Amino acid sequence: MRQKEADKITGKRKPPSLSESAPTSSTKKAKSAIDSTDPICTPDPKSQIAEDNGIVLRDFYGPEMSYERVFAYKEDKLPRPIELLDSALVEIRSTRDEIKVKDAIVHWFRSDLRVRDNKALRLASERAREKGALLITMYIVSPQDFEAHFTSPARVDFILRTLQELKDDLAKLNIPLYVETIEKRKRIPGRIVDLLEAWGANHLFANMEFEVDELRRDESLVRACLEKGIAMDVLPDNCVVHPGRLATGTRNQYSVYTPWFRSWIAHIHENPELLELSEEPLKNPASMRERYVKIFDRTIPTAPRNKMLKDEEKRRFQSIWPAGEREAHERLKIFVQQRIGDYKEHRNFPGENATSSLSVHFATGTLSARTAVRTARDHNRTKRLDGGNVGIETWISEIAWRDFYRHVLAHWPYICMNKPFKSEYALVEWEYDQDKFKAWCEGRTGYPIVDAAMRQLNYCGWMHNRCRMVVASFLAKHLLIDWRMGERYFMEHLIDGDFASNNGGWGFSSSTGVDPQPYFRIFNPLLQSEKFDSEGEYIKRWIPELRGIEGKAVHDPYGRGKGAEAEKSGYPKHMVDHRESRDRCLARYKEVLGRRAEQ
Ligand SMILES: Cc1cc2nc3c(=O)[nH]c(=O)nc-3n(C[C@H](O)[C@H](O)[C@H](O)COP(=O)(O)OP(=O)(O)OC[C@H]3O[C@@H](n4cnc5c(N)ncnc54)[C@H](O)[C@@H]3O)c2cc1C
Repeated sequence: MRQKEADKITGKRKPPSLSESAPTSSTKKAKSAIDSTDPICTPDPKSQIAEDNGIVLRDFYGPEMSYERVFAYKEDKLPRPIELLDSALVEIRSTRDEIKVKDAIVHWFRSDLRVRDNKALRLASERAREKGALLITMYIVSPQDFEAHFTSPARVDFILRTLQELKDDLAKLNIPLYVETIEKRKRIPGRIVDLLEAWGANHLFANMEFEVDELRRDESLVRACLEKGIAMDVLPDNCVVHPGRLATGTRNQYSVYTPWFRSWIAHIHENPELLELSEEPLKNPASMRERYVKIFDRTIPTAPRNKMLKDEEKRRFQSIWPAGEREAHERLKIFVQQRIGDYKEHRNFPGENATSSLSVHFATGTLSARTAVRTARDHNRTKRLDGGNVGIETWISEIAWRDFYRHVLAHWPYICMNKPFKSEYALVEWEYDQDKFKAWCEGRTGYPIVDAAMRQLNYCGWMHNRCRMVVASFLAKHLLIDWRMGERYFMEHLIDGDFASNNGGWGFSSSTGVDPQPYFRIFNPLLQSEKFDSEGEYIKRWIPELRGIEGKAVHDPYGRGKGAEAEKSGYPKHMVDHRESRDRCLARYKEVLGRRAEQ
């Protein structure tokens, strides 16, 4: 059953009936994916102008972080949010350690919604056992944070479903999970302190998150807690290798993946304890249930109004993406047993079910990256991460990308504030054409591979990695639309939306981020389509209008003699010509980047 659901997303192995997997209505009937009055389509009126080495930078986005700060971070003149949190934790350590444990210890779940291999949860539980205290856990639903991070309704729904599973699993260990919605996010720190006081707790544990808002929140909370006599500890758990641990020979942060990856592997080999998994939390005494009955009895709240799904969508996402950590482990097990060996060979073909579909679990924390790497490695014949079965080796290197983008985010925090990694890209004259953007969002560009991918995203909340690169390149290069509009649209629709990986992927595909290809590359959608979906299976699964088109014409019906059929079924012509767009893009990027924009 589970495998069948996974297959619905990409599945060649067990192709679902097409009516089951994709919307059958034509795009003409398709509901508008975006509201044309949505502010996303218009640049922020508070545009910024700044000067870098005599170059004037103009940026429509991001009044939140000035270029002065961007340059200061680049030049190491300003402490980064992660450094400020680390310093706060060091500063308070001695005072914190003197605080005597009272009745309870609290673990605050954020993007680590699991019982297994959760460092802060386990430590909180050990401390509670050692001091004869009880373990309480909590999760705060913050509609304003969801809004600020453009969290998709599908992702919010997944989180809430996961919380229900988590609550049930914890209850078996007599550990209560308290979940509360707090409308105004600035009230969160105060409310947490109040809750701890009400529960007779003065120790709080959490795992670290790397987005700027989250690091700042934790830094101020660590200090605010101490003033109230509460000891807060924030642990490194989210990555296999914590950001800041790897540096180039000149003690700088790597901005290129390949040498970073070599260093990541070497660091893990030198520190094998990084792959040791934490045990589950210890059971609370049964008396806990009477004492904290109100917490045990609390229900999981419904989604905030701004993030609610319609009933049909709810059913659909539930069936495609069952929630919870057991599901994550089940998927991991099946993937490692059945598909990981062929991963390298098949991972780029969107019509096949060759990847793990585990990203939603990494993003929600129902599975730790450590557990995934450890499980894959244990399945290999070597105990090294860079050898043995090539499928396993390649999959581990993909999980490493997740770590890499977190390291980048922690070191260059301005990418969290709508600033391109490379400032000169703020100079590109981006376009903000609402009709073109809408056509891209709705899968009506006339390029079948692009349209199939966007419709997969709109229907499933997920898109194959190869297609993410193709559609991102198409938006930023063929249409020259500001890549941040695409980045945001992805976050608003992905069930696995994860700031660091999404920003990294958009930066990579639009060449505005770290580690671009050695040459400037504009994906040719037709070649990508023919190479990675040669029989057009993926295209036909997502574009009902093209199901009747035979042979290679499916990649370009109007250019290959099937225009009449495509037109009859309502499939549009190319919205832009590939060669013209390519030349236009090269010229536009070259204006600001000089020779480097030549292919
Ligand atoms: C424009 C763009 C946007 C993206 N947005 C996101 C996002 O919001 N959330 C997200 O989790 N991934 C994102 N990715 C990365 C990648 O597309 C997905 O992680 C992957 O498709 C998820 O499918 P899977 O779990 O089957 O991956 P698998 O191929 O099975 O890989 C295993 C895991 O490795 C990690 N991984 C794989 N590829 C990448 C990558 N390129 N970058 C970072 N991590 C990677 C993911 O955690 C993934 O689950 C984006 C990529 C691009 C090009």
